[in-house]
Amino acid sequence: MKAVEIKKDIYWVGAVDWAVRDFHGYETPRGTTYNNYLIMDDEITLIDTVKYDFATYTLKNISGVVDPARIKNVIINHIENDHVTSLDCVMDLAPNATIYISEKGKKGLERFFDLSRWNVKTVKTGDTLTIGKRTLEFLETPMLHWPDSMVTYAREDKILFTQDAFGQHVASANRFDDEYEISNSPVELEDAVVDYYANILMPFGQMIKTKIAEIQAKGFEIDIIAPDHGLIWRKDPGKVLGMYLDMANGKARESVAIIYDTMWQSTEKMAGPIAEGVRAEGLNCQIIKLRATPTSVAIKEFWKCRGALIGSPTLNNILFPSVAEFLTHLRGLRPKNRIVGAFGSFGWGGGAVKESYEVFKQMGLQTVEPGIQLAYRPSLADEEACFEFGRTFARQVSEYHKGF
Ligand SMILES: Cc1cc2nc3c(=O)[nH]c(=O)nc-3n(C[C@H](O)[C@H](O)[C@H](O)COP(=O)(O)O)c2cc1C
Repeated sequence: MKAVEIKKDIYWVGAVDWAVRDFHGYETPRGTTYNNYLIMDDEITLIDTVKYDFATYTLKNISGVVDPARIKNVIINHIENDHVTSLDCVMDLAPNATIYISEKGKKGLERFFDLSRWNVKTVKTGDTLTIGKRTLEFLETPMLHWPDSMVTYAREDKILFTQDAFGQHVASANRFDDEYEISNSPVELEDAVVDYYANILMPFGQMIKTKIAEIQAKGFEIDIIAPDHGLIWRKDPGKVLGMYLDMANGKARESVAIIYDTMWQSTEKMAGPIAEGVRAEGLNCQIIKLRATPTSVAIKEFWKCRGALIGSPTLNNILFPSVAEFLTHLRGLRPKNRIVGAFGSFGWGGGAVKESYEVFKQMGLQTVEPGIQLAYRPSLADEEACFEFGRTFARQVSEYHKGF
């Protein structure tokens, strides 16, 4: 794609990665983009770079606007590999440019490149950089989602460059939210936001609230939110801010995700009547088999629902590996405001359901105990017990949901 002007003299110069499906272990069925931005002012300024194997794309896009040698400033909002690893290619062409980066960002950048050959200036919250007609202001956003992260505000243009925050993994010929909503759908875009939040930003809800409040307190007027992945928000940037605040405040559907795996289908045979019990209480639910579903999709569905039931057979006294992997992933994401329970089939001593509750406790989640487990195949009576378990769980979900 060619450079795209997002506001007068400000260009998207990034790359579209149509083919990526595994993004550091996270499934990206829609692909992604690496967005970076070029501001044409007295001092030509580049905000972020792209993943190393897309360096030629961004250099070509920049060259379509201006000779890269004329770049005076390079702002690095976030040092993750997909945004910084073509910095050396940019600096080869603009060796006298000055890099602006947070203190923590500089420390991290030293692990990627020999910085002694470049001009590097560290910036902190409230620092500004005047590049001609424009003044850029920096705001550190540590742990959103890396310690080095910061955002850059272009006051005159009312654009907030937010690195990974408010991004989505979507490859598209469209650059803007409104275009995508017409060519695809608003629902698809919202799903991509939830997917990204659930898998990347879930642990940082409190920080998100603090930083959005800080942005509001600073009185930043925002016409455009320009993230480093996916669509640029220009139709209604308030929408994605609102979605983030809602999720950080614990918004979820009053529904249940049943997430399980199975060796010989006994645990699977429990999931059906449990789901019927949930439905009997009027709650929606969906059943997700882990080895048939990418982990990131299972995480997203978990996050959308107020309640989740985790099903696992016992294998060698412990959780089935795919369930253990899912729970490990989930534990790292530090979910809050969700209620959970466990079920599963075993042969002799069991262990999987007990271990599920141990992990739930580590996560500090609200639980419905003791769950339900049974030996080998569920009998008709067991199926009835599963149905009742689903009903009881759904009632507890509804009760818990009232608190939000
Ligand atoms: C290799 C293997 C190891 C197992 N280890 C245990 C075990 O340690 N404790 C236990 O109670 N059951 C054990 N089981 C029995 C299963 O938990 C039991 O067959 C259960 O019904 C499987 O549920 P599923 O059909 O949902 O896979 C084991 C089964 C297999 C195949």
